[in-house]
Amino acid sequence: MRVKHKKWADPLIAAHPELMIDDATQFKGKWQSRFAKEQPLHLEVGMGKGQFIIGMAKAHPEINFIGLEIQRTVAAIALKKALEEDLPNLQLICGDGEDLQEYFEDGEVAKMYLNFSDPWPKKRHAKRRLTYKTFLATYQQILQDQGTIELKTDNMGLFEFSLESMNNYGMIFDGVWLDLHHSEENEHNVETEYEQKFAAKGQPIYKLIANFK
Ligand SMILES: C[S@@+](CC[C@H](N)C(=O)[O-])C[C@H]1O[C@@H](n2cnc3c(N)ncnc32)[C@H](O)[C@@H]1O
Repeated sequence: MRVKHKKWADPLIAAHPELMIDDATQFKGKWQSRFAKEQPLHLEVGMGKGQFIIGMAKAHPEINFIGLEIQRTVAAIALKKALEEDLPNLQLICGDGEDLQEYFEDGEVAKMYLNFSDPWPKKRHAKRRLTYKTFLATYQQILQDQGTIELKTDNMGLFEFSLESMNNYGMIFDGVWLDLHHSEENEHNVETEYEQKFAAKGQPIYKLIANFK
């Protein structure tokens, strides 16, 4: 999803440093200070327009959530939505998932979410997939011991790649679902924008939960 840059995006981000951080490196190791309460920290990489991370923050006040998005206009759309909610357990970052080690101290994050990440279907682009082994190494570093990754996608190719990549990395699977919306796992599911769109077309949603050893 590439969104055209909107003129209002930068001023909106600049006007709300209390909710959206533009230079996430300044809070490395100090993220808990950004929240009302010290509690486990969950991170979504590629939050898009923010529906999932805002929904999760509403449903789980006992967890602190951070949503990260690389495209400024998309991040600004998420910011707009989050401003309507006033959630003390939500922070947003406009930044790059490739730089997580610069944003987070080792073991600072308890859980990560990858939702409908760009599939990069061409073989020569495999290194750009967010479950490529170099990304997994970064996630392992910022996650606590036995940290968890939850992934959802409509894309069979990315799902297969992720299963293989995580398995080869030595991760342990807690669950794999080939049709999330027709499973018990769906009971507490919070949908993303992409998920809603694909599910409405009748496409199955794939999900996995995996832990680092
Ligand atoms: C296909 S969209 C899915 C958005 C949302 N997660 C959903 O399910 O509706 C993927 C999003 O990931 C973002 N993204 C891709 N690579 C990223 C990276 N390296 N760091 C942060 N965000 C990234 C894209 O800009 C895009 O908004």
